[in-house]
Amino acid sequence: MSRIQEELKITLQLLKKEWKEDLEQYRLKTLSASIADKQKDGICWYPVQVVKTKVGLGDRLIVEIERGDSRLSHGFQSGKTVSLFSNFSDGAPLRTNGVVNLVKKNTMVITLMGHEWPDWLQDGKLGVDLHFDEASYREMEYAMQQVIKAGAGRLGQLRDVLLGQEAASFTAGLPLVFATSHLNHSQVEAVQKVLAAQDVALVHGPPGTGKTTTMVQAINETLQRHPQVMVCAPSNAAVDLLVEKLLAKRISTLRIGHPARVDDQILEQTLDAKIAQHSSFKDLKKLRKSAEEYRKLGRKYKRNFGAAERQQRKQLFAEASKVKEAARHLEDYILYDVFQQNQVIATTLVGANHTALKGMEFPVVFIDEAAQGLEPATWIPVMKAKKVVMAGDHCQLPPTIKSYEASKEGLSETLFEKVIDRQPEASWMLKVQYRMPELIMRFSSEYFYQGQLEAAALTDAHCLSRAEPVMEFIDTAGSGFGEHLEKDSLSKLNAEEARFGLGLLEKLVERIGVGCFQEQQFTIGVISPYKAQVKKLTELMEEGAVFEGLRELSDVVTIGTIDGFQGQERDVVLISLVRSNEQGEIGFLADTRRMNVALTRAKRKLIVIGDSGTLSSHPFYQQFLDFVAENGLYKSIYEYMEF
Ligand SMILES: Nc1ncnc2c1ncn2[C@@H]1O[C@H](COP(=O)(O)OP(=O)(O)OP(=O)(O)O)[C@@H](O)[C@H]1O
Repeated sequence: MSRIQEELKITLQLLKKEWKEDLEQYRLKTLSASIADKQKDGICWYPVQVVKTKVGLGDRLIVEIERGDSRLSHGFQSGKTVSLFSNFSDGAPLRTNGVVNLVKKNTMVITLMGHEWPDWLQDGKLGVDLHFDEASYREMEYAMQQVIKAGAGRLGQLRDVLLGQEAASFTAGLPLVFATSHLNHSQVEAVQKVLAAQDVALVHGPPGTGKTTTMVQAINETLQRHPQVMVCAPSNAAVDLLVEKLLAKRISTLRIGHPARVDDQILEQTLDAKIAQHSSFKDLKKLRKSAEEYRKLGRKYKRNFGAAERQQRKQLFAEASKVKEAARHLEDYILYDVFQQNQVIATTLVGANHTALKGMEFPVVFIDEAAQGLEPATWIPVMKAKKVVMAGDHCQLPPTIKSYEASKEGLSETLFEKVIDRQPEASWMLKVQYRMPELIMRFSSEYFYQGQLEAAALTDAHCLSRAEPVMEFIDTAGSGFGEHLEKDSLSKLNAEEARFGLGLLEKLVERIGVGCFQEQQFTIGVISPYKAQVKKLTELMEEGAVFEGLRELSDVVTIGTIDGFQGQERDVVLISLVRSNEQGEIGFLADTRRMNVALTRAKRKLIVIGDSGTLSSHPFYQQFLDFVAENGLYKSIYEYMEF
């Protein structure tokens, strides 16, 4: 076994450690816990009532439930796997699994996994549990095993190149690129690098340098040479963002993934939607219905019946099987046709092994935000690739790892980082950023990129109005705004800071004018490291009688975690840092890469709210505070006390 195979075996062991830890944490919360305990832990809603049921895209069954007590906080989020259960009958609860589409304060919309409504749905005593999702771990484990044992085939060759055992090869001479007038010179060179690579190319793009823009162009160019490619990213949000950009370029894209995990804007691109829109779908539905009718007729015969009835029943069942078989063939044809009609197949890393993709190979697999993907997850799409192109930035958010040990022993190192280190000639760094004015960029550039980032000239004009400062830090020290621990989720929140932040935005909207925001299509992002704070901000926006101006703009206001904002940008960004305590504890704010993401999302105005007394205990934040003071960006909360 080669050195790199040994290395991969260690990575597989670390993955198993992470799996175990994740499962253990889940078990700790659920094992032998009563429903009341699980409710307190935020992993169960009980009792719930069915408010609405409907059949959605791809004939998926969708149920909306409502809970009575909306005071308890919880960890349900769209995209999570859940189990809907009924305690109506004696014995173990009856269960069916589903995926959460949407959660509001006391309602939740769930798409069920099965294709038949559970008979017990109307029986009452219903509840919903958060489920441990082992499928992703299984996919990662399988991929690692395949990569370890790969022989002389393409996977084995790619493994050896990606992990630095073999040299990466490139075609001689610079490939011709078309229609790149909107790219700068360095971005064009990155596209050329991608096209010239035989095995792997890597685009390292600090924030706003057009890494995604360059990837989209590289995909476009590749599609002049190949009919179809695969495009992946670690998170659903990042895949959706890419799909939006591909669609804007009129590149036909098929989004593989559960519709409940896909953004509404691109639901039309999902496999479910494309199957439903296919010209033969009506015939497929008719065939399925007729098979079901034959089966129902056959089932009507009771136990005691004679030979003639037996014969008839046999015939009905045989007919049902025949029609079902025809439906299966038609389904295969529709699937084949849908795949043929799309130039790009887009999915998350883990989704790359979706059953609909079985046996498929792609001349090029593109992976965006690759620095956020666990190594075992990144190998999943690589198994389907002849060549791999990755884009990312290891100074932004790393993959989330629950096991401290696994992380320390090496699982935190991504495949992206390994390729940057081991195949430096395959990577290309972009240095000119187009998102934000130089002032917003400066701290991130100096701290994370040795001052190498440049702001494109056009960013000088990025502001809301000439009078409006592009960056502000508002110090809440001394205000008495204190952080709280949300007991159930163990997440932190700072309600006064949330209220103050929204009030500040409300004033900003008043100053600039709702009309101006609408006319210029300015967007607003309100972000925080903590989920509990995001929930608080959302509640305040939805429920309060205040913040009218903001509510008028609610279509363009997004509230989310910093992690969920990676890769995105807004005209105005407000960061609520939450932490405010005497001990100077800053928790996971200490992962400065999260702050690098947060500080680099704004195009025209960035407002950071935090408590300097708490933050200054960490050298990174001390440097940030020095930066804001030196550049005249510091304001104390006392200047706003009329709020
Ligand atoms: N050559 C260019 N000319 C003008 N604008 C550009 C150019 N390249 C990118 N942009 C713009 O810069 C902004 C950032 O681009 P993009 O989102 O592709 O950056 P990114 O590197 O992926 O950012 P992040 O690291 O934050 O995900 C976008 O608004 C994009 O349209």
